[in-house]
Amino acid sequence: MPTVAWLEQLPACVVVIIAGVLRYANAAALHLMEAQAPDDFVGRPVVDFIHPLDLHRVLARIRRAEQAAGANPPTEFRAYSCRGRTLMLAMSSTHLQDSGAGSVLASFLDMTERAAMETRLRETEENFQRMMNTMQDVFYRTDAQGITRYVCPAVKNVLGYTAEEIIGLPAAAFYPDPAEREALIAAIRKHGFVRDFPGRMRRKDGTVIDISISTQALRDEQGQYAGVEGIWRDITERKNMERELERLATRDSLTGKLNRRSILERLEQALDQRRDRREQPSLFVLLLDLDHFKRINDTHGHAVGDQALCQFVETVERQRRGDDHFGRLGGEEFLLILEGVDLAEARQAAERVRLAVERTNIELVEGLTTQLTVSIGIAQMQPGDRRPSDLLERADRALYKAKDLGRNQVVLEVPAAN
Ligand SMILES: Nc1nc2c(ncn2[C@@H]2O[C@H](COP(=O)(O)OP(=O)(O)OP(=O)(O)O)[C@@H](O)[C@H]2O)c(=O)[nH]1
Repeated sequence: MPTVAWLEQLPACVVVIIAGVLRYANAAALHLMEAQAPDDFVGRPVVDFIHPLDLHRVLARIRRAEQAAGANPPTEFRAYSCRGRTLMLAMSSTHLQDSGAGSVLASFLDMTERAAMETRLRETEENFQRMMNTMQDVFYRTDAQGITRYVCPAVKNVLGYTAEEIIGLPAAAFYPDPAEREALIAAIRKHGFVRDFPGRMRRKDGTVIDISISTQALRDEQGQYAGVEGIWRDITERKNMERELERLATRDSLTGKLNRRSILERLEQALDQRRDRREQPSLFVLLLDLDHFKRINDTHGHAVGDQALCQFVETVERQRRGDDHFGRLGGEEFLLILEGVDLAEARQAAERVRLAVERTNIELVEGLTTQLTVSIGIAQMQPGDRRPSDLLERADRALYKAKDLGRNQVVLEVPAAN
């Protein structure tokens, strides 16, 4: 058939189809279709080159072009080259006037590369989604303003909110203490990333969970801070275990108060803080020892004695100021540490405890109560005191005086130098 010379120079592929047979293909089309010679392609039916699954759709387009005057919109389909390679083509077709009935002019573009890229992109996206869907930890991303832009579905298990409920909200909204998020962002801005940064978040049901955050800063093309991206993990169970271990290591198992080691540690810290001060330190210890406690054990048994000890501890606890440390040294001997008070206040505090114990009905068994009394020795830290024992020895002497004086007394040990 007659051809136009410039069609041979056109980089786009052009073919003419008459009655379903390829009658013309320009050089670009022959090249794309990997024809060794024009006859490999031209003169053969179109159906030879179209993937069976797309054949119906393509033939319908060609038929429409054969009849209609207007152009067909582009359609994508799979085709075979002359060498059997699968290609993805986008074809536009129109009726070719002056070449007789059933003539179609079609041009097509090679979309194989793009299709392969789309497949790869889709696979990458599917892999990403699969990974996000199976993750137990929470992957998230915020923008420079701290607005959550992505969060994976695991957030539902961890925070109780769906990802959709969270996306678009400020990440700070889920921190019980905004200062904790500010500290996190400051660390990320400073170092570019954080690993296992401790924090807390509030769940939808209001409970607060412990989390560990590993996150890095995102930068835009100009190197400007563009938000953060990372993972946070619910570590509440681990933290609870650590807290329980800490409690077991520092608390007395019967009364739940600080054990001997911990209360002595607090005393040592209090001494350290005041060691080099010249003025009279405002630190007092009150050594508390129950009077005739053996009688309770001997009369009612050890288990009842345990209950009585716990009730005594609750009585003292009710008198204790928030800042005072209270612990069990052993047996029925306890220690109260008072800081930032003067002598008169320390005496009053001791007297308050003594009176409260005396006035409390201790229930031994159902329907049977008794009163306990406590003797208290007080000692004040002196400028030369170095170790807890310096102070405790004086408190012990005061306690013995209290016992000697008939018990249920408060005695202050005045250092020899005073
Ligand atoms: N139930 C119970 N008793 C304890 C515990 N620790 C020490 N005790 C008892 O506390 C009593 C202390 O007796 P003592 O040292 O003679 O002192 P006390 O009877 O309180 O007499 P004074 O201190 O001299 O007023 C003993 O019977 C101990 O067995 C405890 O954990 N539970």
